[in-house]
Amino acid sequence: MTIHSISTKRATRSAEARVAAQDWGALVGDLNSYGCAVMPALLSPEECAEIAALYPHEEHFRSHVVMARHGFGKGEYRYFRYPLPDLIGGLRTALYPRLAGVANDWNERMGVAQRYPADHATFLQLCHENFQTRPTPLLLQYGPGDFNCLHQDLYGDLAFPLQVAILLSQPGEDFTGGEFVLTEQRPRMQSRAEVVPLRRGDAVIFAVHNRPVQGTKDHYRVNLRHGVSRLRSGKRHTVGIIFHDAK
Ligand SMILES: O=C(O)CCC(=O)C(=O)O
Ligand SMILES: [Fe+2]
Repeated sequence: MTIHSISTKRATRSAEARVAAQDWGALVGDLNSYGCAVMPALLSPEECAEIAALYPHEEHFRSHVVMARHGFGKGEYRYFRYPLPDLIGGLRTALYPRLAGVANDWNERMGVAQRYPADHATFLQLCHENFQTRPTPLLLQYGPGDFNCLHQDLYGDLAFPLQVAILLSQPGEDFTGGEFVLTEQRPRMQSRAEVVPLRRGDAVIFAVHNRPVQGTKDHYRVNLRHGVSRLRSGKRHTVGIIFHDAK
């Protein structure tokens, strides 16, 4: 078998097919109940290793952020350049239509006027008209003692309300600690924390900033932040897929 036919065969498990194979009823249920949901085994261990191995190769990236320099935490990340690696670009395109339905439903329940088009290309056009033209998908790298402070990935006025992070390293083998965490600030109430258990290749879908919660009378709006707890040992890589582009 030639190298070409191997990669063609691998490409047949397309982003579209692996997104379609997820249990969307359960995912949407979890997003509505908790503001996050896990897609198990979205990437194979080999694919995780291949993406993590891109990190030192600067030609794939438009910028490099050392988190400690900005007070964002400790660790580093790089934003991909366009064109994105096939698998990451493919997942961004394939995931978007599933999530746009949730996003539009959330906005309706929160009384927010913005509606999102059904396909990602049309949404990116809106971003570009709004002068948000720079790609936001990123590759993150953490070592011992590193962490990612609670934050929201907003890069301009136009923001798609859901995003995805894929864990590329194996907890307990490649690293310890380094849990993905979410906090949810409820109006006039104490905050709720959620730790999302992930294995290598799993992806978490989560709310970028706001989501509706069903109250006793109507819906109220909660404010979410996400981050990563301190790595106790080892090395951890993740890829983040944000659907809006940046100013
Ligand atoms: O490393 C992580 O799990 C979180 C990365 C992150 O903040 C993101 O993808 O937006
Ligand atoms: Fe983030």
